[in-house]
This record gives sequence, C-alpha cells and structure tokens, in this order.
Amino acid sequence: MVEVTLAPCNHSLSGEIKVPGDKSISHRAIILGSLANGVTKITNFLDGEDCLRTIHAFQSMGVPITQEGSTVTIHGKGFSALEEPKEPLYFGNSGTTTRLMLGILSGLNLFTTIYGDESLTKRPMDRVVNPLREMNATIDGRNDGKLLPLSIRGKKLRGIEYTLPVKSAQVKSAVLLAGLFAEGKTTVIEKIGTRDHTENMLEAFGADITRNGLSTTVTSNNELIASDVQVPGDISSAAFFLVAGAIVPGSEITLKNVGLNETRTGIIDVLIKMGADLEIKNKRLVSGEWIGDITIRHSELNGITIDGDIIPRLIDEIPIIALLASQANGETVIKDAEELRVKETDRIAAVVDVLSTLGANIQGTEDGMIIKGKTPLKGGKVLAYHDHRIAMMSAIASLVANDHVTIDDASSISISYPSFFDHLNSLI
Ligand SMILES: O=C(O)C1=C[C@@H](OP(=O)(O)O)[C@@H](O)[C@H](O)C1
Ligand SMILES: C=C(OP(=O)(O)O)C(=O)O
Repeated sequence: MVEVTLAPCNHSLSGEIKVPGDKSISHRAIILGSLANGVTKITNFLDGEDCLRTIHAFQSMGVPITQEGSTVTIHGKGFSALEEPKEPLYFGNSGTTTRLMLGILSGLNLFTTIYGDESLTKRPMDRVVNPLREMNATIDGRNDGKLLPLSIRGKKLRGIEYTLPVKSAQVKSAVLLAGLFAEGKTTVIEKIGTRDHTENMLEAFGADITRNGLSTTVTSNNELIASDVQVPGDISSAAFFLVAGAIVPGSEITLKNVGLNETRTGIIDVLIKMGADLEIKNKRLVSGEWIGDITIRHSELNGITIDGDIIPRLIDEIPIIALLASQANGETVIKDAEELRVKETDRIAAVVDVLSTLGANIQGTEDGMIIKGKTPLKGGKVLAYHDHRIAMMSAIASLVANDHVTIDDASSISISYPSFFDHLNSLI
C-alpha cells in the first residue's frame, strides 16, 4: 500500500512530456517477437508491470529476452521451439496478457496453468475460452473455465468463423492468434471496431492475414519473421495529461510521439467536441502505427453525449473523461460502456465513488454515468480500488480540488505508467 497525499495546485501547468510506450502494442510486440524466427528489437517498450508479465511468460517457455530500460531484444526461434513452462504462469493484474496468451497456449503442444492476482481472478475468461473451445482447445478451470486459474493442454486447433459477442480487442486478438495454429481459416467479425494493433503487427511479422472492414481472417503459416517495433507513446497514458491541460486554468501541455491509431483516438474526438483547444502536429507513420505530438491548452468546456461506436475507441479513458465532464458546463452522458464493469475493478462504481467523494455531481447507470458540471471539487480521501486508471484519475482530480486529496493506494500506477508522478511534478 502506498498512500499518497496531493496538495491543491493553485497555478497553471506547462511543459512537454514524452509518455511511455503503449501497453497494448508492447504486449503484442513481445508475443509476436517470441513466436517469430529471428531477432526482434523493441524500442520505447513500456516497462510497466503488466508488460513484464508477458515477457516473463515467454522467458518461462525458454525464449531468450533481454531488457535494457525501454529496449527489449528477443531472440526468437519460432513457436515450435517454445518449451513447456515448469511452473504455473502468473499474470498478475494483466487481462491483456491472460487473454492473448490463452489464444497462443491453446494451439501449442504444451501443458500450462495460468493464474493472476485477486482482481484478475474475478474477471471473465469465458469470453475467450468459449471461442477457443469451438476451435477444439482443451481448457479447464474454476467455474468450468469461466475464471482463473485455468489449465490449458495445447493441441492442433481448427479454424472457425466467430462473430464477437462482446466489444473486446482482447477476445478478437486471442482468436486471431489461435488462428496461427489452426487448420484452415480463422475469421473474426466485429460489430463495432476495436483496437487493431494485433492485426497491424501480424501484417508486419509476415502472417497470412486479410482484412475486410470489420472482418479479419488469419490462415496458419509456419513462420513469422522477426520485425523491429518502435512502440508509440500510449494515448491512454497521455489522456491523463490531456485532461489536466484542458481543465487547469492557464495551462499548456505538449505530449510528444503519442500513438494516434484511429481505433484509440476517441479521447481526442471527445475533447474537441467538448470545446478543448487541441492541436496535433508532426503526424507520421512509425512501425505501421500513426503517431504525432499533441498540444492542449485550457479552455471552457461543454458537456456532450458519449455512446455507440466511439466507446471501444476510448474505453480505458472513461475514468479520466468523467473527471473532464465534471469540469465542463452542462450534462455529459456516457452510455454503452457496460464493459467497464469487468475491468480491473467495476470502473463505473469506482469512478462514481471517487468523484462524488470529491464533490462532483455524478450518477452511475447500468452501462455508464451521467455527470453534471461544472462543479468545483473539494479535498478528501479516496479509494483507488487497486486500479491504475482510478488512481491516476484521482491524482489529476487533485489539480482542480480546493484542498488535499489522499489516495489510499497509488502503487497500481506502475501497471501502466511507472513515471506518472515524475511527469506530473515536471508540469507543476
Ligand atoms: O487488447 C488490448 O490490449 C486491450 C483491450 C481492451 O480490453 P477489452 O478487449 O477487454 O475491451 C482494453 O481495455 C485493455 O486495456 C487493453
Ligand atoms: C483494462 C486494462 O487492462 P487489462 O485488461 O490488460 O488488465 C487497462 O489497462 O485499463
């Protein structure tokens, strides 16, 4: 437990920040680099706890992976060289590691057991286990495989056509990755587009993949070819400082090299629609992903409705968007975000708890929340529910509170943004 107390900030924020590497892309670079033949060098890798779980999983299967700061080198020998891990694999707090690894472990000729921390142990795994079983996977576990711990006896899979019943890039990715080891074609059809980093990276590593709108097909091939990956800055991390810049009077903040993949930029669309003063410069394509520099300045903001297709494009940013909405004039309604109930914690309940403790006018609904602004925030002690995004949202809220904000435990921040407080202090 690391209790943190933040004093009110009575002045503007200014400066430039290079946010750490994207969590989703860092996981996928380790996964594909470990399955590929040859040397993969990953730069700007996110040195956060979740991504280290993915590294450890492949090291336990005999893949030589070395890390020097944010540079990771993988000496891949192809997936047939992966060894059976001697011990159960621990995935900590990481839903992405768990679900993507389930897809891979199902198709390899290995026996594995996987488990996680208290939060991960409550999160639904049947959303991945069900389609993998349709592909012939042998997975067993608590509650008939709905919950961790799970055991997987990998074997030859068969391709399926699967329409995603949930808006989840993790489920899509698990099925596509399993498709690398399946006979025939594996097709995933989405009703609403979710982040497509797996698809982009499979293309870069030479997989046999075709995309047609919301339908993606993978055909098994025997070899992925190592490919260097330069990881963009994480827009989900940048979001905390984009909101800080938008709500703290007089501020101007520039975030450098931020990932701008369209499946992730819902936060930018929301900021612009609410009236934020935001500028994107130097937009360029790096390792198959768009990146650029974003400058945000404080401005008057207005409430909006956020629902439908945009939700997967900003799903992890909803806690910080709720804070943003509390500082906007009028009503903001967030709908269709029921997925928040099954993240690291129930993020609808957690956001409502933290922001109402600090004096915001916020009400939870089954699939979202309604926030009425603009409300001056007060100090207080908040619970971060061991959830990194709730802890960082609480810290940013302290910037517009009129008294000290104490966060019961901020240790979870190292899951996705270990340098968060250094970056925050550099702007004050
Ligand atoms: O694929 C990924 O890397 C992720 C997908 C999202 O989860 P879901 O697929 O469960 O929506 C997101 O919330 C998570 O932080 C990372
Ligand atoms: C939901 C998240 O991650 P994961 O599902 O990988 O635990 C997140 O980072 O907000």
